[in-house]
Formats: sequence, structure tokens, C-alpha cells
Amino acid sequence: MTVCGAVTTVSTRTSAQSASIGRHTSESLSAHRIPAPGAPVRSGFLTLERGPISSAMVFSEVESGRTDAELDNRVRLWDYEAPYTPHRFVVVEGARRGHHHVVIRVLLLIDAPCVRGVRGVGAVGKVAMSGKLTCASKSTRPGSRERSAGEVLCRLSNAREVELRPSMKNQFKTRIQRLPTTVPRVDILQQLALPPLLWFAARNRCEDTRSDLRAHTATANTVPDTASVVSTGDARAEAAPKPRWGARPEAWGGLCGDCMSELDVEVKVSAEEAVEDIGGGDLGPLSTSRRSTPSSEACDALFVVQWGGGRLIIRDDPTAVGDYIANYIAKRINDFAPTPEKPFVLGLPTGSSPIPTYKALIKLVQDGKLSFKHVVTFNMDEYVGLPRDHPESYHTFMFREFFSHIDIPPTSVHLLDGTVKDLVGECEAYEASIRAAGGIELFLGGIGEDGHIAFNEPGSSLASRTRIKTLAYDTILANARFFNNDIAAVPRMALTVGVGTVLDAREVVVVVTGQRKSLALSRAIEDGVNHLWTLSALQLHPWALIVVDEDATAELHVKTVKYFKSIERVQDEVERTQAELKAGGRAGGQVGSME
Ligand SMILES: N[C@@H]1[C@@H](O)[C@H](O)[C@@H](COP(=O)(O)O)O[C@@H]1O
Repeated sequence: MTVCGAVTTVSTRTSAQSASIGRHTSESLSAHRIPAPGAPVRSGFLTLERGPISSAMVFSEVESGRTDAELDNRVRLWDYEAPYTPHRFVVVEGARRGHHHVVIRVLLLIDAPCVRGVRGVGAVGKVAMSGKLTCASKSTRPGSRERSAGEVLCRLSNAREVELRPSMKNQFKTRIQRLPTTVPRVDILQQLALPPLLWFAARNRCEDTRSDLRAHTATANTVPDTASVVSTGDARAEAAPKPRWGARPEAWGGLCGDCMSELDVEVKVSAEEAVEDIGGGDLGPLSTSRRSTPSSEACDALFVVQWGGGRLIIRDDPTAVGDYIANYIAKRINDFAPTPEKPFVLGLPTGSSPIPTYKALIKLVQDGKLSFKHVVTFNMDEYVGLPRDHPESYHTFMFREFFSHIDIPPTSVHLLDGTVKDLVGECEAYEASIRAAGGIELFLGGIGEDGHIAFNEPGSSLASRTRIKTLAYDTILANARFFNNDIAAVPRMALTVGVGTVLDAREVVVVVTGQRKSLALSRAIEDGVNHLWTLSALQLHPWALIVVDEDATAELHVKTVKYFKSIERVQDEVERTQAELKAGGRAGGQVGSME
């Protein structure tokens, strides 16, 4: 798989244009200004947050009613490859009213639960893809020649070779390995080093399940089943196991908002190339040549669709990091509007890194901007054998640094007890009480210098659950500072939630500050998923955010830092525009904001 950090723009018009295929930096990406509301949308304005997917492809068409050839001339292809988690992709989508329907289709949405959902569908040997997305609603009835995104994704993810149609073929051709149908989504994404074919079936299913989705948005803490949203309509897909899915309700609100309802996505798969079913496929040829015009006015709003995945926020110093995270958490809790029946379940860490966050949260509570009355907390870990009232027990730490300053009922606080006889039973009961609380909505974490999250030391299973863990010598050394630098006083064992427990949270936010964490940060986000740096498991999480200070970026590549900063700029710009639109009553609600 190729992974590079650049954006490729491909024009399909002429060879001269082909020669102009350029490698753009993320700066030039952000130079694509988002048009003002109502302004004409030009080809190429599309602004993307480069996703950490292996690559991504976006086509835009501007103005409908043209011949295919003309449209081809206007197709822009961005091929994104990025170093970080493979789940997240943001599309800023714009269109405007008028008889020139701006049809900017994007797609990209990558999540392989939908692949899992449709597993068993026949593999495709070779697919030619027109790469055009149009804007009309399409049926996804089984047997229909129109294929939904889920189907196409499924097919392409099973393809051994994917080609664009002839007009683009010479410019872009990628081979991928044939993938087993059941590989985890990350593997799929990482191996789809091609125009990734991750097409998100916005309207097809969205429309069907629209009221459900709205209900989800309203209740704000449940997330619809991906398979049912991106599925093919195939009964097997419907019956497939429900994927664990970390998208947040705002994202769904966006997908199902009024504007989005006017957008549809269809991947046209050309019949110019033979489609060879090699795995007992029963979907028929992936073929459609019909172009459609938008069924109604295209939306005139800007969209951000965020769909899980990793994001790195860089702030100047630990205080700014703490402020950022505190505001972020406060917004989550406030948006969630917790009640006694439906509390917000928050996972919490100890250590020095989260202290500025705790301070800022305390201030928000004191200022009346946040309440923990209906928040239930679960801490990550606790030393074994340290009495709860020991000054360095995590129990003491949490009450000293946080709980005693906020309005949380003590009964809503959960900490592992490392003093009990039956430590295994304690761990099992802890997992059970997390489940009973409905799972963790947001897990805040810190990391050790060796990249451990909670006490998941190097070598921990990435599927681990709450358990007893022997501490690494490095961790004992690092934590000796809390025990008067007496290494012998540091407990040798701890109870800790597992990496799997953290990954189960619907959202994970990790604080990383200080240069001593910089190597761990770089290993976790610039290298692959690795049990030696357990933070790297966040790459598997669909909705993860790491907030760091400048010092912690010391070991990162300059391009990594630039990339994430550019994302934030784009995000800010989008959110400002959205706020303006909203203020003017023109946008369909908050869409996927991370802030
Ligand atoms: N078990 C805790 C971790 O949860 C924490 O993230 C880490 C970092 O501590 P600090 O933030 O003080 O560097 O310390 C301990 O190892």
C-alpha cells in the first residue's frame, strides 16, 4: 500500500492537463476557499479535510446537464493519503440554488462495517468505475442496476483490480489485493490504496430511515446501525451483525438534515469493462450509464460530514490544552443534555497531564456553564494494594483534583478498587458496570512515556479488557515522582481498563503534553497500530481526538504537524461559515463539528 501525505489533483481533459497533475500540499488544499453562501460554486472549491484513510477520492461535477465528456473535463480527483487513522474523512460540500445545479458529490466514507454487513456478496474481479457521482435519488432495490454505495464499496473492496474508466485509466490506476470479505475495516481501508471507493450512500438509505435517524439525533446518544444506513437493501446486509460505531449524533443530524436530503450520491460504475464475478456474486453487473439531474434544488449550504477517526489538536502549552479539552467535554455533556435516566458516561484518567483539564472543568462548573449532576464517571486505573486513602491512590487523586470541586454525586463515581481480595472479580464487575451504564460516551485518557494508555503497558493486547496488569519498569520509574522518588514505594501492579475497553467508548480524547511524551505520540500516530505503543490502537477508533501541546510534537514530522494544523484551519473556517448560515436560518443544523 502506498501511503503518502499529499493530494493529487487529476484533470481528465487533455494530455496537457494531465501533465499538470500536481502534488499539492495541505496548504494548497486549504487554499480552496469555501464559497460564501449563495456564491457560485466552482469546480475545485471543494475543500476536504484529508482523511487518514489510505487514500480517498472525490469527484466533483459542476453544473448538471452536460454530456459525460464535458463533465469528465470537470472532474477533479483528489487522492488523499494520510498518515493517521483510517476512518475519518471530512467533506465540505457546497452547492447552490439555481438552474445550474451544482453537483458536487463527494464521497468518501469509509467504514467497513458496511463491508462486513454485506459480506457474502460476490467478489468482483475487475471493475471499471466512471467516478461520477450525480445527484438524484436512486433505488437500491435488490436486482436494480443502480447500486448503492454500500454495494459498490463492497464490490470494490473485494476487487483485485480497480480501474477508472478508460478516459481516466492512464492517469490513475491502482491495483489492490483481493481482500477477504471479513477483514477488519482498518485492514480494508489500509489495503484499499486506491481511489477508495468508499462511497457513502447518503440519500438512498437515509431517506428510508430518515425518521429513525432524526429520532436518533433527538435522543442524541444512540447511533444508528451503519449496516442499515449504508446497506444495499440486501436482506443479508440487514441481518448482518451490528457494527460498533462511534459516530456522533451531530454527524447523523447532518447527514439527515434538510440539505443533505437533497444530495445524493451515486457511484456510476461503467459497463465498459467486463465485470467478472469471482465469488458467487449475485448482484448482477455493476453497470449504469444514466446520468440524472438533481431532483430538486441543490442545497445551498455547506456541509461538513465527519465520520469518526482521528484528529490531532495542537495547542501552545498544557494550560491551553486543558482549556481546549474542558470546553470540548463541556460541549459534549451539554449537547447530550444528560438526565437521571440517561446520564452522560465519562471515562477519566489520572496523572499530571489531565490536571489543567480538571481545573478548567471545575471553573466551568463554578461559572455555572457545566454540571456533573447527571454524569457518571469511570476511571481508567488504580494501583493494586494501595489503600484508597493513600495520598497517591488514584482514588485520592481524583477526589483531590476533581470530584470534590464539582457537583457530581459520589455515587456516580466509579473507580477500580485495588485493595480487594478478588481482583479478577473486581475487574469483571467493573466491565459489567460500564456496560450497565450504557457504555462510555467519551473516554478521556492520558499516556505514559512508553505510549501506554491507562496502564496498558507495551505488549498489551489491543483487545484487552479490564484486568490486573504488572507495571513496566519504565512506568514504575516514571511514577516514582509521586512517591518521593522512592522506586520501592511504587506499586508493582495495577488494575486497568483494557485497550478494548477504551476502544469501546463512543469517543476517545487523549491528552498528551510535554516533550517526554513526544516519541510515544509519534509512534502512535505516525506508525501503524502496534501493541508496543498501545495509544496507537486509537487508529482503530472511529472517533478519536488527541490534544497535545507544542512540546509533545517534537518527534513528529513537520508534515504531520502541518497537516493536522491545516485540518483545524479548514474546520474552523467551515464552522464559522456554518454558524453564519445558521444565524441566518439557512443551514440544517450543526453537522459533525468537533469543537
Ligand atoms: N496510569 C497512568 C496513566 O493513565 C497516565 O496517563 C500516565 C501519565 O501520567 P502523567 O500525565 O503524569 O505523565 O500515568 C499513569 O501511568
